[in-house]
Amino acid sequence: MSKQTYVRTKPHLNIGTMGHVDHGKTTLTAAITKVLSERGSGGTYVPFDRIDRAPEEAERGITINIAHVEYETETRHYAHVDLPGHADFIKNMVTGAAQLDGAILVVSALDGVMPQTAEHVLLARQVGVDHIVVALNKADAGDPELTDLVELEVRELLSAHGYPGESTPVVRVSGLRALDGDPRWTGAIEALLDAVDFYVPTPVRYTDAPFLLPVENVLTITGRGTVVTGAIERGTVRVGDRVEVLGADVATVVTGVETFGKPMEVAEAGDNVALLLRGVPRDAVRRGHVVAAPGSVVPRRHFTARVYVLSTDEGGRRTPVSTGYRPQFYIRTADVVGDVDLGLTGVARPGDTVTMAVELGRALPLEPGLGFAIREGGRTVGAGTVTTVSDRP
Ligand SMILES: Nc1nc2c(ncn2[C@@H]2O[C@H](COP(=O)(O)OP(=O)(O)OP(=O)(O)O)[C@@H](O)[C@H]2O)c(=O)[nH]1
Ligand SMILES: [Mg+2]
Repeated sequence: MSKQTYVRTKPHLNIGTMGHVDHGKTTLTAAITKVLSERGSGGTYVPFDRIDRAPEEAERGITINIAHVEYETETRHYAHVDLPGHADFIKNMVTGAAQLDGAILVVSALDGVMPQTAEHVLLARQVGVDHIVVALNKADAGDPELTDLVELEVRELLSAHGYPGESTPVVRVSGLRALDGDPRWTGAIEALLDAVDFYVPTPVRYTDAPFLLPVENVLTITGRGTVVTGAIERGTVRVGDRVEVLGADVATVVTGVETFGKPMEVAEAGDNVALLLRGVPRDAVRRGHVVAAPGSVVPRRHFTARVYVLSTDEGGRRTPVSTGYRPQFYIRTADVVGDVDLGLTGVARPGDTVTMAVELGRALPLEPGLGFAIREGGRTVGAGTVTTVSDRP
């Protein structure tokens, strides 16, 4: 039996849940799929243990990997990534966030803004998530007056990071009670989805540009070959197209294009896809590599950037950095070590915004305006934007 082809009837958007560990992102994700499947507008219910399905996730009760689910509202088709909140898995969070058109920031009404609430907002801003809707979760258990304070606190946090905190939709929800089918709380999920539908605009998609897909994940389908997944940054792709995998340095042909298990005739910028690549060994390709139209981009190692060095209060360093500093750079889905050059006397203190030259350990497709995060020893220490790219090798 051949699988049903994906029919594009509505604009497609990539959104996701982010926020501090245990604030209820996975529960809310399950609740959204349940409410929508019962409403019949599209998508199937994905229970909690189908989202956090790795044994270690079930055992520890936390999300480690990025999980994708699919659903539809009246007006849109969504791919939704459920991101991990635990500080140890920020690496997976940044990769997932790099593909989002908008995000649902989940904040527990009981706990308020916590360290990874703030870190996720900062990282989202940096990797180009332009629109955030807030879900004040666990509102079933929270005192309404305290919840008002949490709401103020979240709005301030958003404003501090350049989001319009005053006008951001904030919806009080209970993922847990909505899963139980309590009408008050399923109604709140509907209100949250309406807010996402209205507040997050459909982005301009660069479908006319040469194809480019940052690889988020690599899998093997027994008997068929190596599959890469991710959201298409620009251009289109169809079966038979020649592509190159930058990072793996292989040229190949796309032999399958699917979204959520459904074959696609043509996938375009914004779509969350799985591409089957002919004759590429599984271990040749990794997260962070880029699949692109042949010859369309030249990966580079040298660039200059404006970088904000996080203050100590924001979880950043205690001491300044100077030339010779070698942190990890998180660019699209890649993390690559880089040498920082601040000039001979240059020093950047926590809280400073500086211009730096960077030499990456591995070449990547770079362009002015590209945002990135800088991390070191498991914490985020800086946030930057590429200003110029050097053409030296
Ligand atoms: N009272 C109440 N508890 C909730 C609600 N949503 C989630 N919880 C509980 O909060 C705990 C954490 O929920 P998760 O959905 O795993 O949280 P998470 O944000 O996905 O956690 P990580 O992915 O590990 O960061 C669980 O015990 C849930 O049952 C809610 O709306 N109300
Ligand atoms: Mg989770």
